Amino acid sequence: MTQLPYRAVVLDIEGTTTPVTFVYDVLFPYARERVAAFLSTNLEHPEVQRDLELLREQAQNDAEGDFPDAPQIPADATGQAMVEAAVANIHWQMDADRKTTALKSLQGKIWKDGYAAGTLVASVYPDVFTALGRWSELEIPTYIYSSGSIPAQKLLFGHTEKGDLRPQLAGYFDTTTGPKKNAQSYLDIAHLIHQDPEDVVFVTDNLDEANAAADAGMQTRVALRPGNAPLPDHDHKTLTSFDALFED
Ligand SMILES: CSCCC(=O)C(=O)COP(=O)(O)O
Ligand SMILES: [Mg+2]
Repeated sequence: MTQLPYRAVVLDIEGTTTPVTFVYDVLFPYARERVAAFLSTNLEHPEVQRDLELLREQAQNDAEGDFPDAPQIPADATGQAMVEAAVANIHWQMDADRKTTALKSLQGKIWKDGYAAGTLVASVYPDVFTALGRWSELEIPTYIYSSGSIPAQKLLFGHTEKGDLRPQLAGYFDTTTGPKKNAQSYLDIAHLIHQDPEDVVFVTDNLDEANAAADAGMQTRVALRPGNAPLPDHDHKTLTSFDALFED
């Protein structure tokens, strides 16, 4: 059996398993265009109410912190007033490409219908598809850690151009475990998957995330994919294809 220098794999999505163009040109516009109608239809749903409460808290924290202009959601807003306030905040967050738990949770709910109808079909790099199969054969568990909510991650990998890839994934983590730029999140993930951080390789396109994972003791690879933002000099190993993860 091939001996690889890691026992488990943790993968970022955007810019790593999946082209940034799919996220920015397909998923985000889909959610943006439909958020008002989605909220109007589902306003009273308990899960939507929970997201809106989270959104209101986020907006308050933003206004008291680094974003004094963050659109607010008045505590007494109901009906159409609530929808309009929430949409203004969501559009503002999307313009700033925020990765907040509240925004990501709502986006995931909006994408659900698109995947179900076949309007959304997720793009995953061919070498990712191949690697997932090889790791399954080698019994190396593979996890996702993305800012996208866990339900959104499951939708994406459940509806790819190559079919349902979820059977090849061992689990999912999002920002409810912790921010992706904090080393503690990677320590927590290692603990939750019963691995020493040194035995885990984390692959991402984001240098701050790679630094946080390395600070936690994980092995790292920085994905260089077409369309990814250029990076300053760094000490992480890089890859242009997941094939490299079988060559170490
Ligand atoms: C499955 S969620 C779609 C992508 C997304 O919303 C996002 O924010 C991606 O962030 P990542 O941490 O995967 O770079
Ligand atoms: Mg990414």
